[in-house]
Amino acid sequence: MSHVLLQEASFSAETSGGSVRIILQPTTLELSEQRIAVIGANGSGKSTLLRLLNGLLLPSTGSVSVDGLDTRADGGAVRRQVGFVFTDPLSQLVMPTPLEDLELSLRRRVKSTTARRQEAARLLQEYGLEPLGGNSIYELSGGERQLLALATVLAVEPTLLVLDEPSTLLDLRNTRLLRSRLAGLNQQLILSTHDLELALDCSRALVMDAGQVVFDGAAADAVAHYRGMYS
Ligand SMILES: Nc1ncnc2c1ncn2[C@@H]1O[C@H](COP(=O)(O)OP(=O)(O)OP(=O)(O)O)[C@@H](O)[C@H]1O
Repeated sequence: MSHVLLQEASFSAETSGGSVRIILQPTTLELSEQRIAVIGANGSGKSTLLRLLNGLLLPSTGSVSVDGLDTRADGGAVRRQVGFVFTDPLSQLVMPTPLEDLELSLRRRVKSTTARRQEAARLLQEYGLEPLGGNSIYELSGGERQLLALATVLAVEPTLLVLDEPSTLLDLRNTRLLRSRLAGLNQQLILSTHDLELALDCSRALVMDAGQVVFDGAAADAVAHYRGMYS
């Protein structure tokens, strides 16, 4: 299990008006449970928190580390360990077709090109994407792309998987597929979601509001707290 540590980590950005806005208030957290959800209103800072975990964003103050590797000093090593699934799959699908994208993800792990193609085809089948393997990425639906993005990140076998709203584009059937895939993974998983059922699959959940973690506890308690904020 990975051990993620935020020590007084904050994130600020300059707004288009030229002023500095604190998007994540100084936050200290230890994240070592196997399934952790981050919930909260639009714009509350969930994606910003997640992006700090693999060094996509560096903290403006404080520090973030994964298994003792600092995201600022050891960014490359952190990114090899932490897989990140974006809300918008087109941010991470870089090859023309699903098959080639999976092969790209497998290149470190599977050295033979024949074995790599076979493994990529097996993964396509596992995610129900087999008939689309040779199609253009742009011909896939949003949900198909989201599943493919998950498959490509998992193909790298990260020790920690961070998912930013992984079910936003999925229909009921594929949301169930996603939930069962995630439930079967050995990796530690940290995800942000507006799907409270997905949050309830986790053992711990953080509730964010206006750039702060305002509740941290068992998922059922966190969901109740979040619902209470808007009742
Ligand atoms: N680089 C940036 N510069 C200025 N403002 C930013 C920047 N990044 C994020 N923000 C703002 O910070 C706030 C938090 O954004 P963030 O994407 O972390 O929220 P979120 O909780 O993931 O929202 P959602 O549920 O809508 O995806 C938003 O109001 C956003 O507009």
